[in-house]
Amino acid sequence: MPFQIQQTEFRGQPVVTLLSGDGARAVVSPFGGQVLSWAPANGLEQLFLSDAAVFDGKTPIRGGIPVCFPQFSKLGKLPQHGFAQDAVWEVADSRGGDDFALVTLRLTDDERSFALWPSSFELELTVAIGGERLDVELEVANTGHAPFAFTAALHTYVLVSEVENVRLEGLNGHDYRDAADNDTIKRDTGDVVVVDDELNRVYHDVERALLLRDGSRSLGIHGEGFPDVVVWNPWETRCRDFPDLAPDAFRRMLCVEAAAAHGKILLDADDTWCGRQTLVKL
Ligand SMILES: O=P(O)(O)OC[C@H]1O[C@H](O)[C@H](O)[C@@H](O)[C@@H]1O
Repeated sequence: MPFQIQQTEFRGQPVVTLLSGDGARAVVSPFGGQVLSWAPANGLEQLFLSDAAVFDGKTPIRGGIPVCFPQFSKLGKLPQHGFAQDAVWEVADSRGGDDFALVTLRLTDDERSFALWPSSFELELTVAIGGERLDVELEVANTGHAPFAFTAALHTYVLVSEVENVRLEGLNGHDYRDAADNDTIKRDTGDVVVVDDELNRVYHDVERALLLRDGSRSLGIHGEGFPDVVVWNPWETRCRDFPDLAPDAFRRMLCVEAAAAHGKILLDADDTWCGRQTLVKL
């Protein structure tokens, strides 16, 4: 089967669809620079996208892999998660072959970003699929004359069959900031992370690959460049606060995010930083 890359529409908005020669599929939205869908070769959808997500080209899209930049969450004065998730990125490159397909999106500073954050930058987000694997890489270039600092995340919404049955392995022994408990710093001492309440944790300095088990399905999740991992589920209690999530949507999602959130990344003029998250269907 030849690879296919098409610019088309999804829920009325422009998207790029990727199909690799070996049958992996993804949908990527220039609005937000956001992966909306990914299915490995011969496999099922792996990302949660809310049925109630708003596709108006203005509102951040609930689900897939939003990009948080230059601020993660409320860690600063910018709007929550910064301005990349509701900016329109340009399609800079796309390529494919027998066993891969990729697209690179680009976002540069403009009047709107400058008003919020007076720095010159260029972001490149490369989404590559093939076989059982998805790689999402965020490159940040400082194109200005002064250093800048940022926090960031690839805010991945993993689709799960029932969140209470999910087991997330690999975080044992790590410290985390518990944003669901007054930002208290705690140490994870359990063998696995289980979701049976609101969870909002920033795990510090995670080098290991994680394993998400959901019944017979397993997903490997690995970050490079991003030092931290955020695990988020709003549970029933907070799910009601989100107009773009159905009341029971928390059962079908678990965010496992590659993040730089514990400390800021400092980037000198003319320097480049790169972070990546890889998902592998096992
Ligand atoms: O509603 P959003 O702005 O997309 O944020 C959704 C969530 O993102 C992160 O995971 C944060 O840790 C949470 O505190 C936040 O609620």
